Amino acid sequence: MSALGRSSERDFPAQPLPRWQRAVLKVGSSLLAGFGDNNTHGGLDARHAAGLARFIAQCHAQHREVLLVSSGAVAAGRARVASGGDGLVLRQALAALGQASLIGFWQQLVDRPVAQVLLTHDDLRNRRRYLNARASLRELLRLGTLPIINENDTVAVDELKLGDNDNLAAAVASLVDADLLLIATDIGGLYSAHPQRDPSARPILRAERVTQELLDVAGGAGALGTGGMRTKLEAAAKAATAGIPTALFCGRDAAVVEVLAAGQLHGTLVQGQGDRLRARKQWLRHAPASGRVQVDAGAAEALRRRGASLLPGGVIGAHGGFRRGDVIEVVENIDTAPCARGLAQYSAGEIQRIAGRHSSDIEAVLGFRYGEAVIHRDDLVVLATETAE
Ligand SMILES: Nc1ncnc2c1ncn2[C@@H]1O[C@H](COP(=O)(O)OP(=O)(O)O)[C@@H](O)[C@H]1O
Ligand SMILES: N[C@@H](CCC(=O)OP(=O)(O)O)C(=O)O
Repeated sequence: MSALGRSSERDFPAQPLPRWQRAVLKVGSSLLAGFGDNNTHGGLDARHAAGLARFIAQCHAQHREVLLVSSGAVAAGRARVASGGDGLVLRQALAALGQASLIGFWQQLVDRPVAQVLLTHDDLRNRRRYLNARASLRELLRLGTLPIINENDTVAVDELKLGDNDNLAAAVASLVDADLLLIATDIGGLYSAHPQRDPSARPILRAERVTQELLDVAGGAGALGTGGMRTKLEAAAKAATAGIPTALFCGRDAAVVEVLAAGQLHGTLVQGQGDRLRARKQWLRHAPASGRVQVDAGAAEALRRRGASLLPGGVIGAHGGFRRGDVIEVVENIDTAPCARGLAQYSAGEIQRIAGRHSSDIEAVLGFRYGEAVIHRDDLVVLATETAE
């Protein structure tokens, strides 16, 4: 039974989770903030987080990738100075005070190194910062770490006032091309009315899309959270437009969390619209190109046959003054039709300098490195054969 006297398992019978390989898991303050008894360490309580950490470990054992968006910094900060106030500046200071405890808290629960990533919505609007965040997060996954993302509350004035980690989690899901957004909260899922106020509220198991009608039934936050069900639905709507489905479930219910890794959801599933990868590849196919890279036959073959990333070793040269993040064409001969298109991870000038070199030399040559590829395979569409995509 949940704290609200409703049973998530009974209200939300199991349904299959969509197949996924990379997911963003959002954990709200309502699951982490101390519950006013002796189990609290630095304002955070592991009783629900431990089950979620086990779920993450199960996912890793299944060779799946998870990124965690965790709230709880303000709650942890509050415990350190025992302040009951609630102004914006105080919350920003509390977030700074509590963020280190929040990361330390998760590190004690998970079996691999955790990495702290603080983002603002501004970072995701600025194309260069967006690409940097994306490259860092991918690299953190490649290194086998658990990235833990939170909003950079101390500098995000508007974001802390208006924003919430639900929307941030949707933005991160789309940033890293996740194929599932999981939102763990303190209630079984979406109900047809505010469940604490209306005893006739019915569980909503599935939504094909987030309609205005659904947004209208989703109310505000509980005692500890920010935004309530409304921001969760807004987040689901954002994820859906990127083709990513969202699962809302009760992270307080051990039985619900236990079966999640086996692909069973007791909660609300909001479907993604269309095929995420296809939409992205379709865009790459037609977006105006800012330049070209010429590659050798081996690289062209690797792109075509293996759907590989384009590494600098196979690049012969770069043409056109394109910048990092621009769409470029990949050609084998400078006068022939392109064999692929994709997003450049490096500018034309930078590619010219690393062309023909091994990826491990990038840092020595440029003095920095955005990743091992000139075009990452997720950002690449092969034009000659459909099968390699
Ligand atoms: N229609 C609804 N269905 C379910 N929960 C709702 C609904 N409307 C409002 N809520 C509230 O949303 C809360 C979850 O959001 P929130 O308090 O922000 O938690 P979190 O910290 O997990 O983000 C629930 O506990 C419930 O009080
Ligand atoms: N960034 C803030 C949390 C903001 C937020 O959205 O909270 P919640 O609704 O509990 O996910 C913190 O770490 O306390």
